[in-house]
Amino acid sequence: MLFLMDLLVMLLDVVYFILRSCVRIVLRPRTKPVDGELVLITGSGGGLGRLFALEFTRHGAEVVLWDINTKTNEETAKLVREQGGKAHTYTVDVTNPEEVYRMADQVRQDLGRDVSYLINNAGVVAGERLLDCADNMVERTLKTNCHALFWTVKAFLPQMKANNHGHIITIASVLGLFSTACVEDYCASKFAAVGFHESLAHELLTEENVDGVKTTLVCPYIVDTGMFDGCKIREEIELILAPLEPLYCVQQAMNAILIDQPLVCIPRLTYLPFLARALLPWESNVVTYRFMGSDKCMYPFIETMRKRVANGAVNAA
Ligand SMILES: NC(=O)C1=CN([C@@H]2O[C@H](COP(=O)(O)OP(=O)(O)OC[C@H]3O[C@@H](n4cnc5c(N)ncnc54)[C@H](OP(=O)(O)O)[C@@H]3O)[C@@H](O)[C@H]2O)C=CC1
Ligand SMILES: CC1=C(/C=C/C(C)=C/C=C/C(C)=C/C=O)C(C)(C)CCC1
Repeated sequence: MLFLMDLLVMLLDVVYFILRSCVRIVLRPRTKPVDGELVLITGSGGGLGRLFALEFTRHGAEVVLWDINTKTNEETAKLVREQGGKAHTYTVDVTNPEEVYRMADQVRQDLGRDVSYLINNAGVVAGERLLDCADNMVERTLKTNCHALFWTVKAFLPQMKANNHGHIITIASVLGLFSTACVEDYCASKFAAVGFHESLAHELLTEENVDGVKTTLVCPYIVDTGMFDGCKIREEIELILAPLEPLYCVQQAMNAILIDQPLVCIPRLTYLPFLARALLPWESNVVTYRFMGSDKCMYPFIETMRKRVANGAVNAA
């Protein structure tokens, strides 16, 4: 009897949450304030990380900027300060656990308070086909996009739990939900990031007295930051699925964060290939990939990366 009651309650809950999600697409819930919060962003020296810093500043938060590149990180801090915000920069390689723990202690010591928002944004891609890719480049992708999440969360979650207040945001990718050819290192690392994030979210939901610690998984499609320059699908399909403007992407992610949304795919259309991967036979997905030009979409990207390496614009190893 108890089982049947539980089953009924669960089914009603399932229907309630489906309806609530549909209603929320039209009627956006009220956003939570972040003024005065301490927001730590990894990979803040450029691209989305820099824009997150500026958006959180616009909402009144104080930002802690972690990047491996001191110069570009200082430039982000300058932009934040020009907006009237408070920024604190640290040069950190997030792939090194000792460095992450040491710098987390340093932040606490310097600022005298706890980080309440952690944006795990730092990310890299090898940009080479598997058989041409140096082992250390594969390792770099996995360490940056996946292992680093363990180190930063271990460094900041204990205080969030103790305060029953915090928010952990993982910038993953649609390539953590479905894959394509020639980005094995990246897809493996982003699928792992999604797995890590979801397991953490479940863990927090099973624990007592930590309902104030929220999680948001952000999965964007191609964003025009330069990271995936050259990546291209069939032109006709690109008309409805163009690469995202970085600011649009960050604003959509911010909306999700500020309403405590657990997952956001940007744009919404990319929920479809995610569903197709789960529901359709493998071969059906293969033929849609071919039709949409998404089977070879990374070929021109890899060419672009090769040219950059040849010009000395990026390091091959
Ligand atoms: N651009 C895209 O199409 C998409 C990107 N994403 C994800 O969004 C996130 C941001 O990407 P995007 O802004 O485009 O990338 P960028 O390359 O523009 O920015 C990434 C930043 O992270 C820094 N970084 C790299 N390695 C480390 C490290 N070990 N420790 C600390 N900082 C590091 C980089 O420094 P440096 O420049 O010196 O290497 C850079 O400043 C990434 O996780 C990416 O995977 C998701 C979907 C699509
Ligand atoms: C595979 C695939 C597609 C193309 C996806 C691409 C090109 C994603 C690129 C994502 C990037 C660069 C993410 C970075 O983190 C479509 C056309 C959506 C639909 C069919 C399946």
